Amino acid sequence: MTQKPLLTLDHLAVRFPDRQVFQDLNLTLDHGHFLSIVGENGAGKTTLIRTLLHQLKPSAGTVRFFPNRKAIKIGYVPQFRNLDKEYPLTIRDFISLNLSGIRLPWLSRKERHAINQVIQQTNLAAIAQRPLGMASGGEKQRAYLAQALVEKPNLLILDESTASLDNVMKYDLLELVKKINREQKLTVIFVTHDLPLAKQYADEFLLLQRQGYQTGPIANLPEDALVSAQHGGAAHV
Ligand SMILES: Nc1ncnc2c1ncn2[C@@H]1O[C@H](COP(=O)(O)OP(=O)(O)OP(=O)(O)O)[C@@H](O)[C@H]1O
Repeated sequence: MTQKPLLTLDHLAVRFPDRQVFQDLNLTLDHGHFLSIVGENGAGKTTLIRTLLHQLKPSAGTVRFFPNRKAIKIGYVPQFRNLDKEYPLTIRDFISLNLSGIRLPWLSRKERHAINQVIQQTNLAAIAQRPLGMASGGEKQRAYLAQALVEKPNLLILDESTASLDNVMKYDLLELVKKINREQKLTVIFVTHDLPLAKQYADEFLLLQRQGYQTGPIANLPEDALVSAQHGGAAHV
């Protein structure tokens, strides 16, 4: 028996009063795959992610998770959060925010274990007691990643999470994500403008364009994806 995919988009469309962002978007994302969503500014990447997170209602078509949306836990890592240097929570406490108070006002032994595990996994053990506000950009991104991972998601969404990082830090972060993707078969969606990064780490791509989209194995992502002439309709390359 073949396994169902993690999610499918079927003839998906989102429109705002003054703009059709995308339409007739079809995509299948299998468990354990690493999908990169690329596209120029305004192409609709954030809109698509917000639709997956059920923050936006499609104007047509469907987003289907299997077996159902409730069964799929999504971990979300944003590009940045407005944290100033005075932000008082330690990295460890920040990671635990996603767990504390869910069942009890204090952390259970199992939850503490999950936090310790994720701190190790994201190489934050040495600085876990440091205030998050004092952490470097790369450390902050690892803390956001750890916070997203601590609930053991089935799907991890990285929304331009490398955009504010220098070259070394962004490859470090993606190495870590790829390792987790491989070892735990965690499905990943990585939204980025960085084509070399997408090419190095993703299995497949979705290129959103002003009119239409392209999708396929990452090796087929056009080199000039973000500067190419806009095509109409869907193309599977
Ligand atoms: N809530 C909204 N109401 C009206 N228009 C919106 C809304 N959100 C986004 N848009 C418009 O939809 C289009 C797609 O925006 P979106 O933010 O999804 O693009 P993006 O690919 O994520 O861009 P970027 O790379 O700049 O982040 C843009 O023209 C944007 O102005």
